[in-house]
Amino acid sequence: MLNLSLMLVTAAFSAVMLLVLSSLSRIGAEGIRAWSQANWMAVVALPLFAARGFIPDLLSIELANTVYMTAITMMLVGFRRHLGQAISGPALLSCIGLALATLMVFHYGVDSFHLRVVDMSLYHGGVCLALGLSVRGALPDAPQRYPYRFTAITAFYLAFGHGVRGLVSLAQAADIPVFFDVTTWNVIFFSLGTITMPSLTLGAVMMANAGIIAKTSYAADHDYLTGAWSRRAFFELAERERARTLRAGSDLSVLLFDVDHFKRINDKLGHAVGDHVLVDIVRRTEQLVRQVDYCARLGGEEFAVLLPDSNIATSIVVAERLREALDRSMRIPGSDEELAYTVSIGIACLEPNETITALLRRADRALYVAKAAGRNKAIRALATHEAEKADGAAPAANQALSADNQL
Ligand SMILES: Nc1nc2c(ncn2[C@@H]2O[C@H](COP(=O)(O)OP(=O)(O)OP(=O)(O)O)[C@@H](O)[C@H]2O)c(=O)[nH]1
Repeated sequence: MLNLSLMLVTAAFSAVMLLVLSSLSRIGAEGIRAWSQANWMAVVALPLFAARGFIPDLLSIELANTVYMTAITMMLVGFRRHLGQAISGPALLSCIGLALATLMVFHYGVDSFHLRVVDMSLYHGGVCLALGLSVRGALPDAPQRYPYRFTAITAFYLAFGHGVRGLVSLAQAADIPVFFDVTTWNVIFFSLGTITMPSLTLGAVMMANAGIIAKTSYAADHDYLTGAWSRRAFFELAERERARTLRAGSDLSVLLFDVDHFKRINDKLGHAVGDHVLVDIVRRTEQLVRQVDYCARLGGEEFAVLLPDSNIATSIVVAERLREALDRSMRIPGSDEELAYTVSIGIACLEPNETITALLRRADRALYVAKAAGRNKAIRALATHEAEKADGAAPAANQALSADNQL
């Protein structure tokens, strides 16, 4: 009676999981279809098991076990699809076929309930082990790691439980005395069997959610066209780096740069070629700067590179290297033609008590000077005290000071 209740409760659990999975399916995460099919199969199989004695054995033993084996296999298929891992349909079908043939031998040949349990425990334990190994082999970086760990550990526990269940059933089949009474074992093992699908589905839902969160936060933090950091992420990272710089008493610099005459490129060669230029800029910039530097697209054809632990002298060298690296022609995709473009760069190093907005404003002024000085130049921003002096001086002196900063 207890077993019957557990099975019906599990079928109800699977039905609830189906509702959760169907809400996720609209987002289109890989593997959801297979996970849903698995739970549908469990909903069908469990009442078949529960109807033992009321329906023919062929339905309550062979059919129920085949559907349940397919269900757990579909869970594995779902996880492997979700993780982009290969699946061999014929190999999985052969395993189900072999387990079913063995089941029939222990039903119509040697009629033994315990040996049938050994057979099914081996199958379910094997699938859980494969599932745990698949998930453990694809552990992502820290923020999304928990759902993967949860799923892998759950699968390993289930595999272990199925293994013990198989051994105990084997002992019972051989009439070796076991240390717990049969009813207790039965309750433990039935619980194990019935929590398998819901707990793995829970892991699947957690992993799918983690994937959705990772995708959404990537989209918020990165520019869709170039893959560079987005403007929003840049300001967040810059604030964090500023706080770290002030704490550590180190330096923080920024290079602000903009494509020269970009409108002409768009007008002459089309918007698509303009887009390729933007992608090319980010690719070359990321190749040139360190891993700890941040390359961001602030908007349109304006980019910034944040250089932690870099003083003005270092950032002038980096800016000049960047200007030179970008001043090389690129192949226009889909044609044999080459296209040359250049950038102008404004360089500024954080001053004590300066905000990120003020730092960028100084870099922007330097960029403006670089454009006015003929483009394809890297210009250092005036320090605040220099700018104040220049503001009070005659326009000619101001211009001369700017030209001095030209590289
Ligand atoms: N292809 C493409 N063009 C863009 C994108 N965002 C902005 N632009 C274009 O960038 C051009 C910017 O033009 P301007 O601000 O006049 O600057 P510019 O032609 O580069 O001139 P200078 O900066 O003075 O050298 C405009 O034609 C925009 O349409 C984009 O995502 N893709």
